[in-house]
Amino acid sequence: MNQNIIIIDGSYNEGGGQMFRSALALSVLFQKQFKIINIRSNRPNPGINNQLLNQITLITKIIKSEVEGLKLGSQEFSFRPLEKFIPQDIVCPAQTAQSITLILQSLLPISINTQKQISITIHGGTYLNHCPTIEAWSTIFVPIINQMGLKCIVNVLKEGYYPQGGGLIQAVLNPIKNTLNQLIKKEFTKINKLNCTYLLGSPCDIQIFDHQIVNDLKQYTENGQLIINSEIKIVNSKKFKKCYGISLMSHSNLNSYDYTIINDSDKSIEETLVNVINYAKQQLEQQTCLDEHHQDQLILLMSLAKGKSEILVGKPSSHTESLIYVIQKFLPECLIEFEKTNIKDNFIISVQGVGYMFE
Ligand SMILES: Nc1ncnc2c1ncn2[C@@H]1O[C@H](COP(=O)(O)OP(=O)(O)OP(=O)(O)O)[C@@H](O)[C@H]1O
Repeated sequence: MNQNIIIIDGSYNEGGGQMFRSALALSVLFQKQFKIINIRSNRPNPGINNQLLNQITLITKIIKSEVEGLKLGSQEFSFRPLEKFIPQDIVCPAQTAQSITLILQSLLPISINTQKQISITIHGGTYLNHCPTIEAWSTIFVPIINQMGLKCIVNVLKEGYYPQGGGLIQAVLNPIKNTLNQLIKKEFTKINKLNCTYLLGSPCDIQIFDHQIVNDLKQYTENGQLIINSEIKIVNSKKFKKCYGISLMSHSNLNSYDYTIINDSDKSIEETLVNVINYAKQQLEQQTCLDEHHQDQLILLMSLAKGKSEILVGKPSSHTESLIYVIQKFLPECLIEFEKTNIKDNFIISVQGVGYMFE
């Protein structure tokens, strides 16, 4: 390992696995060696956990590299890439309820290429706590990255829930034209449509719950008109007999937001619904263009894009803050600024991308 190694303090701010995934992606793209210390030291089970181990192992299988510290519980890890991504189809094998979207989060930046369409097949969980659901990924994140020139299609072949997993998806990533486009998302418009998925232990009449959601959220529309499309997915889990969670998303003519709540333990639909509606209200009050979890997920791609991206968000999240720390370690020339707007606690985050030329 040489002296130009980039050192990342994994305990910075949020201190979660996302810092690790992002550092790994930037390391592969820019062929820069890095070492991360204090890995997940803010979490109750510090060090590399099973989920992170699977994500990193997958990348070390695809990218020829020199690696130190890749084991369960390890609090230090060093990585030296020896090559860039060679466009190829990727299959990520079954590991109970590993998060499919967090695997996509680690694979996506490195697998963008200009040469050929690739397919990414992943087994695991599609609706899990503390990470994006595959529904939010497909209907919110993917349309946004499409605007950045990254055409991606996600097919959910089978849903997977905690703790068994068993889900299966296939993502198809089309080649891009050299660079990603900048992203501008600064215009707030009121919502007019909702999509709701009730994740339940058994079927029930959901009409009354749909009415409650519409009644509580129609104050955030322009004219009181709010269409709801809802469905039930039956979750076969010994742990969740009543309600596993509720995935609620809202859409305006320009923007989409995710308010999903996946329960930690079995709860009634009524209790889960109150939590989801309160969460939605809190976010809708904010009048932003992105919900709190989509701000951090886009920043890495914005830092690679050509030109200045700007997004209207609420208070920058700790995930965002720690991600910016990682990006600036690899790309000190990438200027990232926060400008307070005169609405509530909103900010415009602007990112002067480095115009990374994909191969
Ligand atoms: N409830 C949620 N809904 C949607 N996205 C979420 C939610 N919670 C977290 N995320 C997103 O999922 C990612 C999780 O990153 P995080 O650093 O917390 O990593 P992790 O790999 O799950 O590890 P850890 O076990 O360290 O928390 C982030 O992009 C974050 O914005």
